[in-house]
Amino acid sequence: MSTAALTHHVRVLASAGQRHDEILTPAALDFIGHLAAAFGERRRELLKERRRQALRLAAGSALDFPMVTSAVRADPTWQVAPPAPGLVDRRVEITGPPDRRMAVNALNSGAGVWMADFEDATSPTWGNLIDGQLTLLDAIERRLGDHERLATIVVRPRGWHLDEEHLEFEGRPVPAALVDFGLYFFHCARRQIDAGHGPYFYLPKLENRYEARLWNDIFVLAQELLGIPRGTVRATVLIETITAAFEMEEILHELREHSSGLNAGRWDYLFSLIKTFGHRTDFLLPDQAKVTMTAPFMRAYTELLVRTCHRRGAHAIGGMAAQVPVNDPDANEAALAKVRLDKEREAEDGFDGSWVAHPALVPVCREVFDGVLGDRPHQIDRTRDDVEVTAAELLSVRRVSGPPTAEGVRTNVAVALRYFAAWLRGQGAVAVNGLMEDAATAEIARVQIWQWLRHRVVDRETVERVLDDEVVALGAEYPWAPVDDIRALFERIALAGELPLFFTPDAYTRHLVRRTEAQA
Ligand SMILES: CC(=O)SCCNC(=O)CCNC(=O)[C@H](O)C(C)(C)COP(=O)(O)OP(=O)(O)OC[C@H]1O[C@@H](n2cnc3c(N)ncnc32)[C@H](O)[C@@H]1OP(=O)(O)O
Ligand SMILES: O=CC(=O)O
Ligand SMILES: [Mg+2]
Repeated sequence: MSTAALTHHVRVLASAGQRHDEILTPAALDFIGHLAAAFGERRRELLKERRRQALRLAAGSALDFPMVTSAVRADPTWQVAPPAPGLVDRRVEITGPPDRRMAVNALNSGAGVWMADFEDATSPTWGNLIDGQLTLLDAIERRLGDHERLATIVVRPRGWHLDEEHLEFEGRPVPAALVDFGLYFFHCARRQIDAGHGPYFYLPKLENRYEARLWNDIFVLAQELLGIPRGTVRATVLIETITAAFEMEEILHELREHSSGLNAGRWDYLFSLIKTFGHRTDFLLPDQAKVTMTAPFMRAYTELLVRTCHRRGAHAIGGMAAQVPVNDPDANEAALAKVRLDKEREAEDGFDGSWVAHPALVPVCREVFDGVLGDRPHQIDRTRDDVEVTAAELLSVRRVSGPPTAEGVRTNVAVALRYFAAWLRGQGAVAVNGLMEDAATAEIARVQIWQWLRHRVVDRETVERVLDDEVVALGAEYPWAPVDDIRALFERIALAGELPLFFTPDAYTRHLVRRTEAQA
């Protein structure tokens, strides 16, 4: 795109940081403007549809595999695009924010893929976002220093629910997903192709096939605008909402010329399930620690995911075990054993690879998948025809339901507060008591409190008392933390009568946005 053709003016409402001009070029901003002009209205409509669907389900509407797309599911002939270069063998994928130091560590970790995350693991301060784009550019240009760039880079933009308040197009904030996708695509798509890979993405928090169609149309236009052959993009969709679990085939079908499979985003999935059905007593869940991947409804979800992917020639990628390394040798061994068990179950179920949250977990994941895959790059040929999953099985929460313990209440409050403290400070993933916490796990913590209060299995006085204690503990542990803001945030998103859909838009707008006058 030549500068002479710039027609879509995007205003930058943030102070210029070091090297930001390399990312926020007039042509890159015009590209984002193009995407916002073409897709902004559709995205707004889809967000309204999310709300309508939430209301329908809250009013008792049944959730089932859609009738209107039964022909897509029944048609055995269609397949997704073949695996792209760098995405054939995905047995170990490491995830993390696109922070420079972590990028170097991830790229050198021995994992085949690095998922550079602008979603669950990133606190979306303006600095983090643009520095993250610079990190990606420098990684591809081999300017990060000490790294050999062994892992394939796959970028996860933010979800559809978020706006980017520092960029404005036609008087509105630009959808955050278009910013993260668009800047990376503009600067790095061609470079990635020249380096033998391509512009690859993970797509978070989709709720239905229409959102997948929107992404596919974005890819088509983006490729066209930059003269990149159609079908070069690859996208792996996270199945991490309960409604998307009923449209796995349709999501693959919509994206089929750009699809690189599905991932079982277990943490957001659990969050979505509670959020969607939190008002129903038969969906009352016990302490989060008791809801494991072997719960029947979670197994139904992962089994269906593997079957769906393999039937369509797509990779099925496993999710994140919560444990990260700790200093105590015995506890560390126990944590590694839990991660191993989790990966063994996934590999045996047919997953083609899985996620790890820390470089020290790469060897265990590799060893487990090596044991099942051997020299084969994946096991897509294991079609899992033995699997049949019904709507009732996906929703069979009742079989693990039960009230929380006092410890469960305290843990959720403590985790949420600690995570919010980190997030408000610009860190989107933290280890708390040896477990990885990010936006998805923090969402679980706060919706559980909301659900337990709603069903009166915990009373408000108890939660308030725990909150008092934990706020004091937080202040003692992190003297820098704005404890009043953190408490107020917790109260708004966990104790309100009506459950806010996500905590991030609220916290972002109140605490992370630093708008300035538009730059010339
Ligand atoms: C639900 C989901 O969406 S899961 C996916 C999203 N979540 C994530 O991606 C979380 C990724 N993991 C992380 O961010 C981190 O591992 C944390 C925050 C949980 C723990 O990080 P730390 O407290 O720094 O761990 P620790 O001190 O053990 O780190 C040791 C080294 O490994 C590096 N490291 C840790 N995790 C990662 C990672 N995921 N990628 C790259 N490097 C990493 C650290 O940067 C540090 O490097 P250094 O010695 O060069 O400074
Ligand atoms: O993004 C992954 C998840 O588990 O949530
Ligand atoms: Mg997630």
